[in-house]
Amino acid sequence: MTSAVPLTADQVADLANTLPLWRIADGKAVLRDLKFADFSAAFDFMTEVAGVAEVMDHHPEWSNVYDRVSIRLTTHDTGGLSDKDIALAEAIDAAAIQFKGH
Ligand SMILES: C[C@H](O)[C@H](O)[C@H]1CNC2=NC(N)=NC(=O)C2=N1
Repeated sequence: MTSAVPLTADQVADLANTLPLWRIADGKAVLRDLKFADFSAAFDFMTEVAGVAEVMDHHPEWSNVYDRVSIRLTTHDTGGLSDKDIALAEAIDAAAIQFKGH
């Protein structure tokens, strides 16, 4: 398993450009809220992301209410943001397009 590499201060400062669809929480986590057509679309999205997370060995903190999914990404192993959070966020953005989340 490849270990997570913490983001540098410059990388954290540039997150608004790297991940424009995500909010930055205290420089320690990134957040995105998504809405789908219905519960089925939201759950299909989560199933897709769950598969990616397992392959990456990097997992979201998330919750689902009907057609909405709220996601928080951070790296517990390093106590902050890492390259794995960026990689997972980019995969989540692609899955959101696939399942028409916004
Ligand atoms: C042992 C295992 O690889 C680690 O606990 C992984 C699993 N998934 C993880 N997911 C997240 N979001 N952060 C981690 O630090 C992390 N660590």
